[in-house]
Amino acid sequence: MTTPVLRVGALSKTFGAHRALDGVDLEIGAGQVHGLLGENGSGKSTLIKVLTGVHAPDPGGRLEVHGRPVPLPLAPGEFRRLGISVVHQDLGLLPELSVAENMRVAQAIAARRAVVSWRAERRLAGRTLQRYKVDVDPAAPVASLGDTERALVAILRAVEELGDSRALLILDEPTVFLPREGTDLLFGLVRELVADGRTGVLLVSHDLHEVLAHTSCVSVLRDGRLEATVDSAATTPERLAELIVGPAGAVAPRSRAAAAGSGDAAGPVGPATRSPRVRVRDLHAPRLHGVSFDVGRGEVLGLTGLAGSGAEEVLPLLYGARRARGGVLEVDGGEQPVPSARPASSLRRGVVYVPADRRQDGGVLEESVERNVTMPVLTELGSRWRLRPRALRRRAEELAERFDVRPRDPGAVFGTLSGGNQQKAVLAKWLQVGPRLVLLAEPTQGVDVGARAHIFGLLRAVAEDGAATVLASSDYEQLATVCDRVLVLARGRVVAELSGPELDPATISDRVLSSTAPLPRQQARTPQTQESS
Ligand SMILES: Nc1ncnc2c1ncn2[C@@H]1O[C@H](COP(=O)(O)OP(=O)(O)OP(=O)(O)O)[C@@H](O)[C@H]1O
Repeated sequence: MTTPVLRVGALSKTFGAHRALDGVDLEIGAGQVHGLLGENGSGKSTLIKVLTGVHAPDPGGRLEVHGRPVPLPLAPGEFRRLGISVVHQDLGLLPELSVAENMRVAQAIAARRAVVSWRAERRLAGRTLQRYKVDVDPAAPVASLGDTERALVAILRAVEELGDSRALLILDEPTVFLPREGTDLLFGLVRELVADGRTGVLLVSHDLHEVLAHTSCVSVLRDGRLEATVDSAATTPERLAELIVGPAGAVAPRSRAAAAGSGDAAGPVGPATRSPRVRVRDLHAPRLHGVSFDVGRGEVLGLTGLAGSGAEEVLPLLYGARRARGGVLEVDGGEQPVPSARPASSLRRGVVYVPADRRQDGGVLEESVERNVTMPVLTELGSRWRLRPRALRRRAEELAERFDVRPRDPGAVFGTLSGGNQQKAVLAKWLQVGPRLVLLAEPTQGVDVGARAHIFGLLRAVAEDGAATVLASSDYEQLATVCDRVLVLARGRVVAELSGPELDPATISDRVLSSTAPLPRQQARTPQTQESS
């Protein structure tokens, strides 16, 4: 057998009393795409942080790169010299710099030359783009690129950083912001990369189908321990789900129809024939051209579309986090022009918004979980002049329990929570206020398979309490599982409405992919959804 590009042995990492990694042994072969799965908080990011020198592991851990032992902890930046590089979910590109500058800046700095020849650097970047058949202009500013092109550039920048020692490229949930076709391009690039037979890829993801489709083997972490490493071709999503959450809690990904049949908590919220609680009329913004829809009491309405369709714009506009040009939002009969919406006035009207980017918009990283989750109810649980610390702590504990936020320590600093647990805490923060209209963007992005089902159950409970919910997502399976109706947007307009038997992931995907083709006007209109241009 060939020497693995990377091997770790007996790797542990303890934070205070908590063991985030517990004696992990892992091998990644040359030419291999190796999946890494695990529940939120199971230790995946901690492993990456040890491999990139952010965290010093506990004594006794071993690391080998291309068969050579490397002493731990790694010095700052040493991982790059070893031929390890990482693409994080947020991609870490500088939008105001060009593609070439982004791709070559690390090498330019490392070369310690007094003057950097950007012309030469651009040529090198262009060569790499060409070699991997990525059709992007090296001189273009990253800000001008679409999501898929940005992800491809981020991967190629990481490839440049691998240098000659080329060992391991770590992809940490790189596809969560990508449409389907972008994901295919990305994995095409990954296959090209490992075809050199000298590089391995570690792919971290919560998408079991994606992992099985694009890896040769998968390792699963549970509570910091390596649960198993399995051959991707010989396993199923159900088996992986079981390895991730354990046999008792396993929830295989399933469609809405299947869930409805079984009465599963992840099933549909209810029939779509409800009196409208919310009306949106003629919403206009630079990329939206007259979007209108109703949402019933207890209804979950999905919004989806390709990147740039406008589906991702609707929620922040309705909430007032971004400025609309026109439109009216009616909640329980009370009308408000959308351009005058502001977050504070939205909250007073019972409108809450859970954004997709929880790190940027969802919570205060330096504050405790308790501070974060009790923010919207400070006055309710105290008085104007006096906070009631015990009531706040009790509320935070209740929310952590109900929303399964781990660790169950309200005093924990929000930024130290794993990504998925941050997401659950942000949901807890907003869903506790008894909202009338819930605006949710990608609510299960970055959460594990068990937590995903748990969140679906919570959404159902909120809907059963009578809230109207609008869920913007590009996760078709999620839309099919949770929504009563789904609207497809293209070029800033609603072009289709799906309900009943059409609510399955394949049909939604078809409609979204065909949405770029011009539609006859009648087809673009639906009984409950009108558009005006
Ligand atoms: N700096 C830190 N201080 C204290 N605890 C931490 C710190 N970083 C991580 N942890 C804890 O270590 C555990 C593992 O977290 P980690 O971020 O590695 O999980 P993960 O598998 O990446 O989860 P996710 O899928 O949600 O991103 C969690 O319980 C987390 O709260």
